[in-house]
Amino acid sequence: MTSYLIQNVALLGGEPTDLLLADGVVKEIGTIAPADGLETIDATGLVALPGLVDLHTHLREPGREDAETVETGTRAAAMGGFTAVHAMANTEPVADTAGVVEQVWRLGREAGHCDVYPIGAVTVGLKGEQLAELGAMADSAARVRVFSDDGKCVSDAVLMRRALEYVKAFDGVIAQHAQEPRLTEGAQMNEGELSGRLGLAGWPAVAEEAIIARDCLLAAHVDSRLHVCHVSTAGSVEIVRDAKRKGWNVTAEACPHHLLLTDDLAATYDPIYKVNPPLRSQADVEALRAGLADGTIDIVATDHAPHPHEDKDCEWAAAAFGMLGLETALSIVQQTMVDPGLLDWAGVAERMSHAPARIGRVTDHGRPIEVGEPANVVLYDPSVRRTIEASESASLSRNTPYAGMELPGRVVATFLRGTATVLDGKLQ
Ligand SMILES: NC(=O)N[C@@H](CC(=O)O)C(=O)O
Ligand SMILES: [Zn+2]
Ligand SMILES: [Zn+2]
Repeated sequence: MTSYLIQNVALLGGEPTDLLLADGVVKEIGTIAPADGLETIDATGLVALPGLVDLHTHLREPGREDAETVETGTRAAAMGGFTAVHAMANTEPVADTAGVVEQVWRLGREAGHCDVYPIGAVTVGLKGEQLAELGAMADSAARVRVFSDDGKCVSDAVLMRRALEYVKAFDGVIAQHAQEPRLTEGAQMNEGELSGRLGLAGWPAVAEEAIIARDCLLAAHVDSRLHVCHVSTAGSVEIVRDAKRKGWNVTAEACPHHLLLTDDLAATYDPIYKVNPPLRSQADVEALRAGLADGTIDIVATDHAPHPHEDKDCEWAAAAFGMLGLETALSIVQQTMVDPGLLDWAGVAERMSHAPARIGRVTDHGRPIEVGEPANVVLYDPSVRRTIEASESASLSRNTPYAGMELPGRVVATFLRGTATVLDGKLQ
């Protein structure tokens, strides 16, 4: 196993120092002399962060291997600086049994680009009718702690209550896709003046906020853990802020695209901008950024949602919801949060590594870069700018809304337990 001497790196953006990664762990931090047998990396100008952890990735395997596989999705993750991803349950078959979650977990181990933590479905077949085998998934080799019907909302209040009660037994969490189904029938984009003008059915903020408010109350009532997926509105941020103020066990995520893009892009009628929940207004974007800065929103999660071109290259109403996110997440967080001074690099490490690992109850990722800790590290160059090319993605799909855009920063290297999964910006 190669040992790496990383010289002159800004640990969490601090003063330059050297890092020695050997035997899978951080061996030494400080001024370290080069030695035989050490692979030396000049990291002048680079920032070292703990390997990123995504709490919300769609890997599409099993069932939609034409969109993504565990192999290709974890390649994209490594390229984005991630050392662990949580794989959403809306596969075919749905990850609602110990058998399916163990299969995904095993595929992740075989791929080896980053660790894969399967998310279990809350209800059988994501149908919202009957609880899935949550306990069996928790006890399986995959040790599932996060449960979600993502793509669908657990809209039945009684089922949601039971799920919240059930996961307490193994310290699990319910990650809710907050979308009141009756209020969003046929919904295509953010409800507002523009949706009326474009003739696209509106997805109102209240459909998200009503479910989040209900679920916060339910989580408090049964004293369980709720995580809110892809918060997209200013009102949702307010509700989560209020729940936290009351001391309730509620965490929330924001996605890079909701931190950067707004609903006026729908005027292009290009379904590359079609996503669930939809892109919202500039005021919502500002509220999400403020919420992420003050800790109301705990984490950034990508909601990486690959789709093959036939599901995206069609008219808006017929197109699938979702966009790629793994390879561009850190750049967008730099652009929207770090460069404007809303977050420093330690804040980014908290929201993209430490906190997502804590929420997912993952113990060997999201740890501080300290001597003796697993060498899960990303080296990032915030000083370069790059133009995004869809064709260069490691994902099997091409549905990035950032194609042609210039974004700051580049992942130079990713280390998973001391092994480089990315080096010089290239997959290993
Ligand atoms: N976000 C999306 O627009 N799509 C996701 C489902 C989801 O996250 O709700 C997908 O699975 O494609
Ligand atoms: Zn969702
Ligand atoms: Zn999702």
